[in-house]
Amino acid sequence: MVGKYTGLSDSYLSVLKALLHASVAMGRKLVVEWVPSCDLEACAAKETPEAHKKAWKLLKGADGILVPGGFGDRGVQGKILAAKYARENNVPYLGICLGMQIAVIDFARSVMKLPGANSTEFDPDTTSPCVIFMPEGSKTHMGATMRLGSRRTYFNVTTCKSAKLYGNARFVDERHRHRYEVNPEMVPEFEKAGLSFVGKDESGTRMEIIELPNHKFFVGAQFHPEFKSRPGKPSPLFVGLIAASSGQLETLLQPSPIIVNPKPVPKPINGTVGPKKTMYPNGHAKKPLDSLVYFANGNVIHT
Ligand SMILES: NC(=O)CC[C@H](N)C(=O)O
Repeated sequence: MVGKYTGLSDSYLSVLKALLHASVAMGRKLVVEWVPSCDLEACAAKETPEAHKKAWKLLKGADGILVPGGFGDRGVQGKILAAKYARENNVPYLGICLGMQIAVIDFARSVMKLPGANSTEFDPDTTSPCVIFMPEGSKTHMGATMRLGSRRTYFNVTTCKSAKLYGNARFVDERHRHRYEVNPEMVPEFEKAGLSFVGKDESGTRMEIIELPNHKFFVGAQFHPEFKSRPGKPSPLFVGLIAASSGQLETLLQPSPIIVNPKPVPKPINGTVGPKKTMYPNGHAKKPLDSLVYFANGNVIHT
């Protein structure tokens, strides 16, 4: 976990709980190492060399990297370096809110060769504003500009990892808490360079989920999936991170070959002997649609 308030695990309580719910679901013991993002930065190599060395050792030893949400520019450069490390080394990465925004900044700087790329939250005069202020209400009004609460995300790529993790849902409702967003005008450039925007809002202008298709698991969400995670009902994106970090993602995303009752039920003879009642794993005795395919993540699709 790469963050600013790493001395205070309470600040990241819901993220921690979501990691735990997902680890239980995947049958793995969770070990969280806290990496203060400031310590990853180049200036720390001179000012606090021991802390810098320790932070990079922890980051490089991690099976998966998570950058949670945050505000303000302290430690942002370190978070960008963590996302870059995960991207370049095929280490599973989940970026939440700011964690998605900084992954986009790294991609613009490193892959698209836009060294000045930044969020206008951190550099209002940036030459490549890849993350910009996009309030839902007025742009000039000072209060209540935060995009808050439940909003809908539509998947536009059904083959992506996150859509599969959400059980091939067409859309998901997740909770938001932010002001800045990926600049929609730069999206075609990003897509051309290989970053996929697999989930968007209903207008198609607010980028909700990013993925790197050729990476083991590199996912960023503008929303906060941790808020809806519960014991026994883990957040799908956290399950994805834990599964990828423990080498179980491929199996998890593989549709299992269990096809329930693909053949029609025989007709009763004389009305006396009825067809054998078939019970389905969902507990229903009714005939389902043509067939049901069960995924290892517990989701079901009708085919
Ligand atoms: N919750 C967050 O991570 C917020 C991210 C960023 N500071 C924004 O306002 O958009």
